[in-house]
Amino acid sequence: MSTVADQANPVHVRSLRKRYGPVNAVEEVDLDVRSGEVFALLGPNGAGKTTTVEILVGVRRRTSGDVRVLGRDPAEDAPEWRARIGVVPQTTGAYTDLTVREVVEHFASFYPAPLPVAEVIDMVGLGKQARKQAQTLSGGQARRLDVAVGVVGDPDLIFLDEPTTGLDPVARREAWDLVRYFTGRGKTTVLTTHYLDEVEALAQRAAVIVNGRVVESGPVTELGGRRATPAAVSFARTDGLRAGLPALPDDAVVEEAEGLVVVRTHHPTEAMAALLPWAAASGVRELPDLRIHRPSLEEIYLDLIRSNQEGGVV
Ligand SMILES: Nc1ncnc2c1ncn2[C@@H]1O[C@H](COP(=O)(O)OP(=O)(O)OP(=O)(O)O)[C@@H](O)[C@H]1O
Repeated sequence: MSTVADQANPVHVRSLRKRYGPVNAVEEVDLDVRSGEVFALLGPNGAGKTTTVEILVGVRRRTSGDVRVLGRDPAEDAPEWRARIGVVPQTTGAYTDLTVREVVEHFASFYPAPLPVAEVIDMVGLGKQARKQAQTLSGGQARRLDVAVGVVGDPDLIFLDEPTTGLDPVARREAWDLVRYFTGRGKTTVLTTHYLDEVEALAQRAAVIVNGRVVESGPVTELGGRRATPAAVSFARTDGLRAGLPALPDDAVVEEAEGLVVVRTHHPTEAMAALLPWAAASGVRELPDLRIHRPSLEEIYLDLIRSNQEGGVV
């Protein structure tokens, strides 16, 4: 059920479906992207992310469902609505013999209040290439130009479809800074990506799409029951350690196999506070292979995909 507050969100989607002939690319997608956040769309190849984004930005028609983007139905494609939306599509633009500066100036001219062209070119790290013909840029540089073109209109809502694919690590960080720059100006970002470090660095909330359906959505810190998953404190048994274990937190579950002790608990600090004096009292100054492990977003994500995709390829 959607509330009035949900409908006021920059992106509001209910029961979205898209068929390409016999292919159900999008089966059932509900989304709410809140104002000012970075919202990540995750999912394996072919899950339906790009199709969803294309419908949200008005370049593809949906089969059915309720879609509101900045309060309008994207299918109307109203010019004043389009001017408030920035898009960096998945595929790099085919640029002609114009220079980088000319390309960005050209796109800036479509918008009522664009950002200063030179600033945008600098922000995406193409300052040195501003006079270069766009078609001679490297793949990563062309991707930066895509980002410049997508943001030069100073949009309220930005859709970035795999914006950092093909970028070197430095350029990726620069792209992240650009997203943060827009977030700092109160703008909203929808980010499609396969990089989970990018999600952790930038996004507040995310949805995971598998086979055209949202299988999980919510705060990035809570995806897949992440917050509810216990930490694992582990170490290798070594000579000298007293038999048994000290008193551990009430919720602790202990597994011991092949000399490795694993204590699963929501209170790893308490567990450590018990284990360290116990080891010291045994005369063991270093517990071998001592680790505290919390599941990473990547582990959570892979579990989610596996449990929702029988026999599929991640
Ligand atoms: N124009 C089209 N005609 C027919 N089928 C299509 C078309 N575009 C996409 N599809 C199919 O729809 C499904 C969803 O594709 P989509 O590109 O939306 O996935 P995606 O999640 O963006 O994947 P990726 O992560 O690889 O970009 C796939 O099965 C794809 O083959």
